[in-house]
Amino acid sequence: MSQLKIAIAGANGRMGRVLIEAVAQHPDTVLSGAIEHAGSDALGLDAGFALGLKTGIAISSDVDAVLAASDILIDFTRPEPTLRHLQKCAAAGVKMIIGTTGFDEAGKAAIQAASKQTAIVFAANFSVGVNLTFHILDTVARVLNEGYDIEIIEAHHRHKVDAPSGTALRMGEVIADALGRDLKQCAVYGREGHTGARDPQTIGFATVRAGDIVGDHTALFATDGERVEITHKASSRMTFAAGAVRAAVWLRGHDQGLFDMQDVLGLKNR
Ligand SMILES: NC(=O)C1=CN([C@@H]2O[C@H](COP(=O)(O)OP(=O)(O)OC[C@H]3O[C@@H](n4cnc5c(N)ncnc54)[C@H](OP(=O)(O)O)[C@@H]3O)[C@@H](O)[C@H]2O)C=CC1
Ligand SMILES: O=C(O)C1=N[C@H](C(=O)O)C[C@H](O)C1
Repeated sequence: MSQLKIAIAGANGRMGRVLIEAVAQHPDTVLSGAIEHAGSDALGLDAGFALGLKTGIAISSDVDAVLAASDILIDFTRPEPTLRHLQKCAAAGVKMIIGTTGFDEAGKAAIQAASKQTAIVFAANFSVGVNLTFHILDTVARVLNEGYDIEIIEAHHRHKVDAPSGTALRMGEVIADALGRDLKQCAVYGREGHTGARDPQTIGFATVRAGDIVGDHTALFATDGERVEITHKASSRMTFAAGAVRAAVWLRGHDQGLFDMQDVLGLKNR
């Protein structure tokens, strides 16, 4: 089988650089393009420049040309560019791995709609460990379904622009679904001042932004006399990048449809 031609959007970003390394390391994939915005200082540089790698691919803002040479686009940027790339990928039949977080409901609906034209894996977190954590949380929430206060605590580096993290929100959705609650109705995002006593039906979120923390997530279930804490800590962005490349290779078997990392790992219905 020929190598899968993968382009990276946000090629000079924290994730973009590691994704370029992950594509170079995988035996079944080859870098076919590297996209940055038209104002980026990195335009024209070799996509491997930050890694000391020579890929032979120059960073470009010509999205159409990059897509014409690619089977799949891996996009870890911001919601607005990702949604622009999504429309182009859907029109060109280029598959997509979307790792960007912070979409609003309209953005998520656009991703769902585009998946009728092309195949997409969309996940707030591509690490195997976090996806196993989602799976475990479903079981934990079903067992601790009464009398436990549920809080989700996340910590990330000082540059992160969205809060709570996509992973924290997904943890909240998994727990709310398991308990038959609607996260939109029961989420509490931070507390200040005279808050009153805790409403037992709520799921609380707390956010830390500091230093170079790659990504820590804890789901806390607390009652009188005990508490259960399920924690995942990422110490390298390669865990996300390797997962995204694994998802791209997995997507070879699909021409349309919207999938997540649970599909890729075979964790659904287990
Ligand atoms: N799903 C997952 O597993 C993970 C998801 N993420 C998510 O990935 C996203 C990116 O994170 P991170 O790499 O830390 O962020 P960065 O800010 O480091 O990277 C984003 C990159 O995208 C570039 N960019 C901005 N606009 C465009 C555009 N129009 N076209 C192409 N590139 C563009 C930025 O350029 P410039 O800096 O010049 O603006 C930057 O190089 C975030 O949403 C984050 O939450 C992160 C880690 C794991
Ligand atoms: O911005 C980040 O860095 C990360 N973002 C993702 C999220 O919002 O959940 C995943 C990971 O935690 C790192």
